[in-house]
This record gives sequence, C-alpha cells and structure tokens, in this order.
Amino acid sequence: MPNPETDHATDVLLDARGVQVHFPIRRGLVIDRTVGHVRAVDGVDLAVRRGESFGLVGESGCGKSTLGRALLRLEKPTAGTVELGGTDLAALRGEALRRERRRMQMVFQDPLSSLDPRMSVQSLMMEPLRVHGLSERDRDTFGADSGRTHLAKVRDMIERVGLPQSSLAKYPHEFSGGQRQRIGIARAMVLNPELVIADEPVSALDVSVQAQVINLLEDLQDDLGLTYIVIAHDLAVVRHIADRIGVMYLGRIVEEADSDELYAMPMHPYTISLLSAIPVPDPDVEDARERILLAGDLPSPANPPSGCRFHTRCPFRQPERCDTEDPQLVEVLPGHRVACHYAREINDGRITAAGSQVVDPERAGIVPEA
Ligand SMILES: Nc1ncnc2c1ncn2[C@@H]1O[C@H](COP(=O)(O)OP(=O)(O)OP(=O)(O)O)[C@@H](O)[C@H]1O
Repeated sequence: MPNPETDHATDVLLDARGVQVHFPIRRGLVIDRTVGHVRAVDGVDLAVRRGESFGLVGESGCGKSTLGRALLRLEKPTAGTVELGGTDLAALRGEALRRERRRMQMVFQDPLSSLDPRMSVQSLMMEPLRVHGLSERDRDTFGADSGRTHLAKVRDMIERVGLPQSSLAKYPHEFSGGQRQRIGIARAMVLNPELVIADEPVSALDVSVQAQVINLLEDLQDDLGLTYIVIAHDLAVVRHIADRIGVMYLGRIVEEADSDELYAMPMHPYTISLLSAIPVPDPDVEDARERILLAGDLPSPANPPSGCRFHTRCPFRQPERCDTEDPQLVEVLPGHRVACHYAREINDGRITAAGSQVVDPERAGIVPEA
C-alpha cells in the first residue's frame, strides 16, 4: 500500500523552508553603516518533487533570481534552510559543498555573458568535468575517469542538444543566440545534475527560437530524469514547461498550484491580474473579457507595505484587514495554496474587482503569448 506521507517525503528533491535573502543598504562616507535591508526574498517555502518542472513567475524585481541563486547556495540565505535530497546545504562547507553543488546546475538568461568568449566550446564543456569529475553513472557509461572519457561525455552531450560535433572546435561568438543557449544547456547538463535552475532561459531569444529551446529542455528532462525550476516573467513560457507554478510578489510566493489549475482558476488577485492581461487570440472572447488594471508600481522591497504586501495595488482590497494583517500561504484547495485573506470570496464572486479596466501588459510586467 502506498503511504502518501512517506512517499511525499522521499519524493521531494528540493525542500526549502523560510528562505530569506536580505541585502544590507549601506550609507556613509567615513563610517559605513547599514541603514536598512532590501528584502529580496522574504520567507519562501518551496518543495520541488523529483522529476517535476516548477515554474517561478513574477514581475521584474520580485526576487525570482535571488531565490534561484539562494536555492543553489550561490547566494547565502540570511535565514531558512535548503535541503537537497535530505542534505542541508547550509551545514556544508568546502569540499562537501562542492560535491553537492555538482548535483545542481544553473542555465542563465544570456548565454554569451555566462560563457568565456576566449574558450572553445570543447574547453567550456570540459571545464566543469575537470573541476568536478564524472559521475558514477557516467563512469559506467563512458569508462574510467580520464581526459578521453570526459571528451566522450562532452561529445554525447553536444549531440543531445542538437549541435554537430564540429561545434566543439568553435568559439561562442560563432553561434546564433539559440545555438549559444544550447551550448549553455549542454554545459549545465554535462555534470549529470539532478536539479537544474533555468533563469529566464529563453527571454533573450527570438520568439521563433524560444519554443525550440523549451522543447529541448523538455526532451532532456525526459531523457536524463531531471528536475527543473524554470524562472520567467512570461507566463506563457512557464505554462508550457511547468507542472506546477509559484507566483512571486515582493519576495514571497503568493500562489502555488498545478499549472493547469492556476491558469483555469487563479485565486490570488495578483495572479488574476497577470492572467487577465494576456490577450486571447479570438477577438470575440478578447472583447468580452474583463481586464484588471494593476494600480501603481511595484513597491520597494526595502520598505514593503504593511499587512498584505499586495494591498497597495490590489483591485479586490478590503480595508482594515488587508492593510494590517499579513496573509499566510495556505492550502485553499488540494495542492493549491494562496496568500490572500479573501481568496474564497473572490473565487466565488462575493468580492469583485474595483474599477476593472484595460491593462497595459508591459506595465504589468508580462509578455503576451506570441
Ligand atoms: N546584490 C544585491 N544587492 C542589493 N540588492 C539586490 C542585489 N541583488 C538583487 N537585489 C535587489 O533585490 C530585488 C530582487 O532582485 P532579483 O534580481 O532577484 O529580482 P527578479 O525578480 O529576478 O528580477 P529580474 O527579472 O529583473 O532579474 C531587487 O529589488 C534588486 O534590486
């Protein structure tokens, strides 16, 4: 008999609890003093299951990249714990941390800036193998750990990302943006990681190339048994690849649900606003749709609003409670968590949006589906 409690526990690859990253704001010419903190990530709980794709979305500045970096320990969290397969990363130092790091890799937005232009593709891909060595699994496939077997692994991976072997002798500037991203992906995958965090992996690419790269990520996930966290400001990109989605606002996750459910039934006013701004291709549906305008700009993460941090822009805001009481992320439906005092009332229409208007998608921080 399956036991849902223990099965869930062993199924979770990445388990983050109460993660905070606060950057000090320093002032003073003579004496350097800390005058405040940018609360880039401000208490995030996140459990990502083995083999799943978790999408992290939100507008620019909400803390997505900082959270991704904190999960990989590229940024030291100021509070909270991050466990990978049951190992607490914060407790590790030196060689032990380096060994664990190999299990997690990052794919960056701009492949050119993350690749050394003076290194050939072969050298770029051999470098992580030289630093970390082959995994046990690779050694079984490619033989003992040596330069020759490293090269066999590199050749295998360049083929898997759809580039010819001749690419290995070339340099990053000789490739198109899409090809460079394939190289960035091959480089991340060559270490056989378990978890890959892709930070805006296609936002620097032409729309025509975006789908190819997303498809490649999906194929590699199936072939290599990977777990993904895909970070994007574009809901359309995340929808395609993610099984589950977390929506971030000012350093917190405000809604989390299975991808299909989130799109069909968004419950947090921020998610509702973001989704209402995506144009629908059918003009009849498009004209009849209610659009919700997000008032104002993203508040400063150095000084987040009191109560619910979304209340200053929320079209469903109820005075008093929303202004003063900080809502927790709670399970409103099975597997669907929302940080809003009035999620149920909004969902069943008892509370409606004040002043629904046409929204400017660019201002809302989202890019419409092509
Ligand atoms: N090293 C740092 N020092 C101080 N503040 C920082 C630092 N890194 C990020 N921030 C601030 O933290 C907040 C979150 O930044 P982050 O880059 O994580 O957001 P994001 O959602 O990934 O946005 P974008 O998509 O624009 O990268 C921003 O206000 C940013 O200015």
